Amino acid sequence: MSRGPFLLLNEGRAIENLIEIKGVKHAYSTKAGPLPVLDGLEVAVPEGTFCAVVGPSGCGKSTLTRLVAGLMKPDEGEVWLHGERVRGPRKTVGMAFQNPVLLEWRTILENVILPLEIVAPTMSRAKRVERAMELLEMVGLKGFENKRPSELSGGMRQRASLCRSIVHKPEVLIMDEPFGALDAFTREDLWQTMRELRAAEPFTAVLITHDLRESVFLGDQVIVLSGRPARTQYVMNVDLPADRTLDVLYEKPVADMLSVLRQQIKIAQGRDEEVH
Ligand SMILES: Nc1ncnc2c1ncn2[C@@H]1O[C@H](COP(=O)(O)OP(=O)(O)OP(=O)(O)O)[C@@H](O)[C@H]1O
Repeated sequence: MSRGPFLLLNEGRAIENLIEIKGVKHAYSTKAGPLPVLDGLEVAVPEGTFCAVVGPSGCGKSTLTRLVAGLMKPDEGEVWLHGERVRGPRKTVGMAFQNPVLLEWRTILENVILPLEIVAPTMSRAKRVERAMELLEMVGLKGFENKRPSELSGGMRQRASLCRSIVHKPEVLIMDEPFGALDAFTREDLWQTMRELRAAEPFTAVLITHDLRESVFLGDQVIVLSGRPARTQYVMNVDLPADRTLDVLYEKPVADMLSVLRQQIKIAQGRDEEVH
């Protein structure tokens, strides 16, 4: 595995890892026999940082998210979250997917409140509404709280879904291609919103994506997985200002990073010799 210098933030102070995946191996049982999916996964995500994961199609990226969420156990290796071994599903993980799966029979506000009803049953109704409205305002959905999901555009639904996934202040937010179904302009708007949300209330995140620009714009580190069975092939530390805007995507440092990542994806797809 090629690995850049250890991720250092806060004026050079190393931050504790909130997520650690160590030596994880996993195979799914299929009718045709075991299908090895992960073979040597090493991931370390410092608290408060954003980790983007890219890799060839079908290499095991979604499997990684299920491991962190405690939805499955690996055959070998360890997954740690906040100093505790992950052994089952955890309430403190927020999840967002490509399809926002909002409930049509609830308003946008009631959809956003839903995790609080489960995780914080003793919280008053007024506090729940206050918290949900705070987030809806942050993502530009104030005034739409009483609409039904079908009355909103795809981008607006995904904004509401993001609010719902962080309303209960999860320890970690796991996102599997949340912007994948959106048009290019809406997607870029959402990237910006995601950075604004993080600036307003920092959280630790793991994002699975096929979009290298997205990985660099949103990530503090980008992990490239090899082809299946996946191992951690390359880790890039994204050394860009925290208050970056979309303009940064058109500047040379990002062009250089994208070129390295593209090369790594080719290697992962077996279309190139490994270079260091
Ligand atoms: N429950 C399961 N049982 C058997 N095989 C599975 C199961 N879940 C996933 N797989 C297989 O494991 C491999 C990795 O799946 P996974 O969804 O983790 O990959 P991915 O990198 O997220 O894929 P994509 O990039 O296409 O979204 C795939 O070949 C998939 O078909």
